[in-house]
Amino acid sequence: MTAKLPHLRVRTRRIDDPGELLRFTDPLSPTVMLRRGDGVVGRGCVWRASFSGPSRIADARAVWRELVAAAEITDDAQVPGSGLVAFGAFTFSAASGAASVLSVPEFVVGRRGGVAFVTQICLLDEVGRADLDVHLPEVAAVGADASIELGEGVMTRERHRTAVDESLARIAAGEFEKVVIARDAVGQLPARTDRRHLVRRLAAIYPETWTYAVDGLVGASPEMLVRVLGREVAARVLAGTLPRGATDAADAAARAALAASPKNQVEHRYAVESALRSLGALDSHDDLQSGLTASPEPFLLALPNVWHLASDIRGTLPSGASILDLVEALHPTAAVGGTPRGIAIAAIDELEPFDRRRYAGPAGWVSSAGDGEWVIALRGAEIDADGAVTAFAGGGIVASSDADDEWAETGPKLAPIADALRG
Ligand SMILES: C=C(O[C@H]1C=CC=C(C(=O)O)[C@@H]1O)C(=O)O
Repeated sequence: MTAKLPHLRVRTRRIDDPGELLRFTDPLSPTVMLRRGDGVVGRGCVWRASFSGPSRIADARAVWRELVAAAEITDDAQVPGSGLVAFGAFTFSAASGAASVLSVPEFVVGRRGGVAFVTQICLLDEVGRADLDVHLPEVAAVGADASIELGEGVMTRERHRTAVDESLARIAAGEFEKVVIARDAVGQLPARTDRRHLVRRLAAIYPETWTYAVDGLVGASPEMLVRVLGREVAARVLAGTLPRGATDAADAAARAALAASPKNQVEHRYAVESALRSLGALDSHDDLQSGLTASPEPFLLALPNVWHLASDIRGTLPSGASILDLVEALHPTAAVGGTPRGIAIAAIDELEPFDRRRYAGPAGWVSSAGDGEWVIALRGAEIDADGAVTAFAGGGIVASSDADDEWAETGPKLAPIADALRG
């Protein structure tokens, strides 16, 4: 593998605040991980690799380690996201026909804690001995916006009902305790649409979420699979949902109903337990397990479309581990897979009539310093180069679930991407 990997020259320098970061990314293929205006965006591509199968995350981790070891890095900013950075998106299923990717942009523009920076990356062979004159990428002119509607995908309401009922039968038979069943919605965006419009709308309407765009996968995820800043590990687990109410009274009632719902509390507990188990298993003797804490009770997270039960997990990165070790250990949590994990994933592959591709998989960035932020790719869509859109939304099925309620829950979960596509 080493022979084929390039030697990269990387230069990061601090810059005056450049304003909206999104402007600097590619209009047709934006690369973005932003929350409340801070984060990183990429432009161009100096290196890209794709991975597949059960070892896709482990393979990416091994390649990344080699790429970093061979790179020459000068980082004058020293904040999360500076230095060498790769963006990535991994498929939900090991059996997916879609590519899991890791790519290094030519430029990364970022802002964190009031410090703004630009990183320029090139192949060492191409620059020779000359020093890089690090500059901001040009802002591409604003391109066409579009307004499209999403329509029914292959998972029709009837097929969804059948899949949920079959899941309930298998839960009753003791095959598994929880499984997440999703549905798809499809549309067609004009190929030349400037996709920054879409990302901007997602960020404006859902400021509490992480707006992501990696290799055509775009959305606004409220769920942080795992973040490592320095040696601090953080994750936000969500599971348990009710749509927001139309009036203040209805909304307060929805909030109270979610907090008191045994069905949603059970669904949430499976997700938290699976995350704690995965992180704990990674560390047999080090400091992660001893320092691992989760919210004692889930809290109520308000998004414009839904209420969620949420728990935050905190820990310390075990020595020798990288964020991609944590991503591999955690994916998929029971918030998007089920319990027990292996049986639930097999059931998803069998009961859903589509390939989830990167929906519900990890999407994010990793830096040479070991920092990174990986969300679960929810509330979004795969948008192909020709503009074909496939959006997905799912819900956790436990013994007390109801097929009509589960279908109703997918509507508000599709709303972020559906509304952003409507313009
Ligand atoms: C699977 C999705 O959401 C997950 C995250 C939060 C709440 C969920 C739920 O209540 O079912 C899901 O576990 C989705 O948005 O497609």
